[in-house]
Amino acid sequence: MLKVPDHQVAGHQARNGQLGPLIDDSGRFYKPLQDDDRGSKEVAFYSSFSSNTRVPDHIRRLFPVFHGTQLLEASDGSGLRPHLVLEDVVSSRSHPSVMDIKIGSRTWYPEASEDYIQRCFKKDRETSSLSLGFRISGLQIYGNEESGFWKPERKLVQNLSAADVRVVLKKFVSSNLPVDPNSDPDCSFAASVYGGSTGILAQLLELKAWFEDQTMYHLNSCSVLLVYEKEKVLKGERSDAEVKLIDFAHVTEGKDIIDHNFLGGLCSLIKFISEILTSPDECTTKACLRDSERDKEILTSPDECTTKVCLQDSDKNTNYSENGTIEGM
Ligand SMILES: O=P(O)(O)O[C@@H]1[C@@H](OP(=O)(O)O)[C@H](OP(=O)(O)O)[C@H](O)[C@H](OP(=O)(O)O)[C@H]1OP(=O)(O)O
Ligand SMILES: Nc1ncnc2c1ncn2[C@@H]1O[C@H](COP(=O)(O)OP(=O)(O)O)[C@@H](O)[C@H]1O
Repeated sequence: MLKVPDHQVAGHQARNGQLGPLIDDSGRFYKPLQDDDRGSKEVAFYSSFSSNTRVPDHIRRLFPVFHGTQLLEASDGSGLRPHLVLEDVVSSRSHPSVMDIKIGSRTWYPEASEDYIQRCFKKDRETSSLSLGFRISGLQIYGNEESGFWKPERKLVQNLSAADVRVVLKKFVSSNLPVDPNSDPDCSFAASVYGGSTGILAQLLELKAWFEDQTMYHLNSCSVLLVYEKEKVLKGERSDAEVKLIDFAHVTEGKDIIDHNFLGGLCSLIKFISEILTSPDECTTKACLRDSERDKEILTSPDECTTKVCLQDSDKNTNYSENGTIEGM
């Protein structure tokens, strides 16, 4: 029985009669091929990658397992459509905290159409992509049974400044947010989720080492998905935090050239995460400075307060929706 994924945080969604991915109970994620060449490009990438003997095992495990394609009833009711059959990377978790981070200061690439390049260029400029080399595309953080998931609106997430991004990366590993929106993120899960020999930083560093070397693929507009289960961390079990690369609709051939765009963005993300691990207090200070700047903005031009982030971070006007999720940030 196919259903709409509960824990999808970005991308096209199979809700309200739209075309989007589906999952089943056996741990598979079915991503519909889009009509233009994006779908066939992604199939071509997965086919090449999964049979490429030059990819080391420790790198292969950072990608979802590929099980070929399958014709399925599309979620938009348009009939049978080929779908990529992938490992559902969150299926083994009941309350996964998930973050989708699109890597690269540019999501466009020279081989794309002029229209696509212009759209990407605009988004890259308007988000943190250009300034940081990556942008957060979507996220959800599990609080507790009462508060449920904190899943900020997509457009809100994409308007984050560099300072906001740092705060969100801290919130992702904090025990007191979103449960207690009045306190600064405590980063109490940072060591077990980001740190350690098997944590997220270690996995990102493995990926970086490979990208310093590999010239086979250029992963344009691709994301890293960060996933962990809070309950496991609370029990003090070994971190099950995972990094998975996803979205290969715009991969191009590497042609013996290093993927500088991906590598640069990855290094920037690594720096942010390393800083949270080594000096979490310093980040808080910067965030507080940012908050007071924003407070001034709200006081002087409340109607122009473009992001709810500032409201939540400073005035704690977080809205709890009926289903327990927190609206806004
Ligand atoms: O259609 P939109 O505006 O939701 O844009 C999609 C993007 O959403 P976002 O910019 O995050 O709002 C979406 O980004 P995310 O995966 O959500 O990060 C993709 O870039 C998607 O393009 P493609 O399927 O990778 O070719 C984008 O789809 P296309 O615009 O290329 O159809
Ligand atoms: N293999 C997977 N397993 C579980 N969730 C996934 C998987 N691939 C993607 N997702 C979820 O779907 C979202 C969108 O995926 P993506 O491949 O970027 O789609 P799109 O091409 O529509 O942007 C991701 O942010 C993530 O939440």
